[in-house]
Amino acid sequence: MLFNNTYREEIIEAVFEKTNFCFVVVNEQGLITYLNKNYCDFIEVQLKDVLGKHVADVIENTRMHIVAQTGKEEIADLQYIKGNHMIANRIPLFAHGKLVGAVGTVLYKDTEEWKKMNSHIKDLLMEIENYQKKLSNPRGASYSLQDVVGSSVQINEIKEKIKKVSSGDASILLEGGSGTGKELFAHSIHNLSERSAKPFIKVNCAAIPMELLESELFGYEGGAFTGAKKEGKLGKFQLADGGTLFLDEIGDMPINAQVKILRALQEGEIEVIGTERTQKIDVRIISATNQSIEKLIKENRFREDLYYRINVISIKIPSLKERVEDIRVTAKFLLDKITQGTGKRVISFSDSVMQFFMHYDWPGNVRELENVIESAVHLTNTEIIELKDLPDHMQQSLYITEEGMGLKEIMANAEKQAITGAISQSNGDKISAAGLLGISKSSFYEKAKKYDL
Ligand SMILES: Nc1ncnc2c1ncn2[C@@H]1O[C@H](COP(=O)(O)OP(=O)(O)OP(=O)(O)O)[C@@H](O)[C@H]1O
Repeated sequence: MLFNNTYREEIIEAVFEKTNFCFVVVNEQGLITYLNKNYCDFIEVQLKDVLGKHVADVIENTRMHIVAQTGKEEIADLQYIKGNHMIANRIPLFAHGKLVGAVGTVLYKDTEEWKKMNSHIKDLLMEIENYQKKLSNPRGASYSLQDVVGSSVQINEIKEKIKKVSSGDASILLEGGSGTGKELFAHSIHNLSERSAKPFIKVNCAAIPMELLESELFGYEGGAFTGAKKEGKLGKFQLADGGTLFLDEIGDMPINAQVKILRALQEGEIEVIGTERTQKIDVRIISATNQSIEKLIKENRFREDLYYRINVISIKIPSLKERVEDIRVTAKFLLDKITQGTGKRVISFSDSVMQFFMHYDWPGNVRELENVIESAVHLTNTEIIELKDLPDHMQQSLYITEEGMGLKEIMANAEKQAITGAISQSNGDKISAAGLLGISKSSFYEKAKKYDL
């Protein structure tokens, strides 16, 4: 016995209710038998509403029910609750040698102090990730062909082509819609080439103001123009010397800069702004575009001679919609990548979400898929991403794309969405939500229970 019997009650009361900790106790079935006031306040529930409920229905990302089954304690596990990383301990409860449940604590609740510490941890994690990237590739091309997910015929053909053309200095033009992976492929080409130990420098031609583009590309001597740095500045061509220059969104390159780039490619030399001098430069050019350059040529917005220079080898990247067979594996890959970054435990997608993914148009391609999954990971309260976790703008497309599901399932999904929508419109007031839907209170409660809402 650790303390005097006389104060047992008081000590238990002080530890469970007066400290800053959150406590939860579950029985062997994972049903909540106790939740202290701190925890109730933190997750915004009333004790009377959650007693006897399954812990996974009440606490985000909990594993209490698992510990109550396995009997294996879990100490200092990072648990993501209410947008924060918490440190959770889960200890199995034995009585007379029999496993009867588990006790859990969350070491920090959402105090200002923890918020600061939490954001500090996030910053540190990001910093570590940055250093790791730099260490694995000091020159800036962090992806290689192994990072390209997909085994469709189109992706395999691109991978094969890249293996063939990476070595050598031929200019490559990557054409494809936004978010299809053009930059990823550009990195892969550089990493497979003899230039891999040299710099990979990216220029986003659409993001640099026209008047700065030339000095960004070719650099300038000190005092070359008003506002120029005293010591001058190296241009991207010089920075990429010996390596690869990636000209992203090349269709947005102004005509006067196009003339100079053409000269740099033809002569292998550049003219630094503010000097008469030329400088020898050895760079391989990879360009990317999501516009049709041929159309830009017809509109006199792109020089035909430059087009032939940059388009010695052309690689067309298909949209995600054109390679539906890659969607499942890409979604799973992205989910793992995102959960590793957030620390939140989300393991897969419901069948209807996967069905939806297969039928959706994906105008923003893999980047859009990545953003949708990231937002769903933040919104979901369970380990499985459900239709309701997808962003609002997608909810409208759901009905059209659910072919392949039985009518019953489609109707159930529609009903669940309508109820979720009504609850959120009425700010959680279930009686007015029932009113909005034009159904009785009891029928509303019955349906809400059916869908676990
Ligand atoms: N096949 C793929 N496998 C894995 N990840 C991919 C794939 N294609 C794209 N991605 C990921 O999708 C995101 C967008 O890709 P990327 O930036 O390369 O596209 P992009 O075509 O260059 O886009 P934009 O034209 O808008 O610049 C990145 O996070 C990238 O890693």
